[in-house]
Amino acid sequence: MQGKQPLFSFGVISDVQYADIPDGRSFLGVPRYYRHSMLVLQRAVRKWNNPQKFDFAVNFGDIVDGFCPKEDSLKAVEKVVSEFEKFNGPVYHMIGNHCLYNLPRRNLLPLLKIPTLNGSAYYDFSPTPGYRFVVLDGYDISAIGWPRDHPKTIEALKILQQKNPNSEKNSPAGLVGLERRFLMFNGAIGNEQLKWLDGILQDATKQKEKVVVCCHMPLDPGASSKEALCWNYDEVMEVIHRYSCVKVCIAGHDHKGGHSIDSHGIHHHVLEAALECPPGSDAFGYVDVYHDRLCLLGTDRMASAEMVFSSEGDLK
Ligand SMILES: Nc1ccn([C@@H]2O[C@H](COP(=O)(O)O)[C@@H](O)[C@H]2O)c(=O)n1
Ligand SMILES: O=P(O)(O)OC[C@H](O)CO
Repeated sequence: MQGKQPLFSFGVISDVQYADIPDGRSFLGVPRYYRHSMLVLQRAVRKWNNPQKFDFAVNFGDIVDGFCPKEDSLKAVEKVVSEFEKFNGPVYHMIGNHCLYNLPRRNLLPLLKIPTLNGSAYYDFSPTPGYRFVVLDGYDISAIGWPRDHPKTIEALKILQQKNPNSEKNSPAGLVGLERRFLMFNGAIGNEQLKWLDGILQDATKQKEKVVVCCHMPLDPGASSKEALCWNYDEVMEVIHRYSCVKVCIAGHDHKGGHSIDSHGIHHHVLEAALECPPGSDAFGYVDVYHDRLCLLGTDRMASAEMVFSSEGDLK
């Protein structure tokens, strides 16, 4: 799109998972650089501040790692938030599983300035006429983050009990195909949020807006490992597919990144994790938005992608 000005541009980063602890590895042995991820975030903010004008930034969740000692969680979350606040514009956050390992929702949401009703963390915003962003709360039904006796914890534990026979509910051992997503580090979007999403998409369709859906967990098996998918990605996509206003879904969580185009022509893009950048390397980017495409320009380990779509937004 050389020579053509984008309508607007925004910064993206995911899975910073900062902690002031030595480097480690994921369960499957992938190196994780808990301290260096802060430097990745700092370089991201520096880039977003200079020289091009970025209208806002989106953090796709998991700001502090679950291995952060609990007595340091608040300080670590505040440290990461204060780095984001060095960006000269609004930052839209969403919650990930690691955020919830560190702080309960009631403490986390105000720190991240996430609008909330009864502890929920879904919201929408329109950065410019003609475009709407929907931020989903993928841990709405989850065994992490709500009080132990909360109906949503109980509902999540019931799902895990039915779907995952392992005593370690984060283990996919023995689960086949897409059933491998029923792990404790994932969650689902509850009925109330699904109704809200339907209402937002109905309204966006009336307003002829194009919609970008953001969620910590991926929503399409083509873009993600089965183990990283939202439990009820299929129900969420059934709502989204009632309309033609959603053009792109962006996620984090599956640290290696991914991309797909689903049966309705919607792009699904998964961002590579800042946490897994060896010292000196980076994973952040920015998106230039046009009337018919989103162009993601990734730095270093973050892949770039051009997501072209039809530009009508009528009800199907
Ligand atoms: N194949 C796997 C993957 C993970 N687990 C459990 O999940 C926890 C988190 O995994 P990370 O990828 O974030 O390290 C891990 O500590 C294991 O308990 C598993 O059991 N099997
Ligand atoms: O959120 P984490 O760090 O436990 O990682 C989740 C995995 O990437 C999902 O496959």
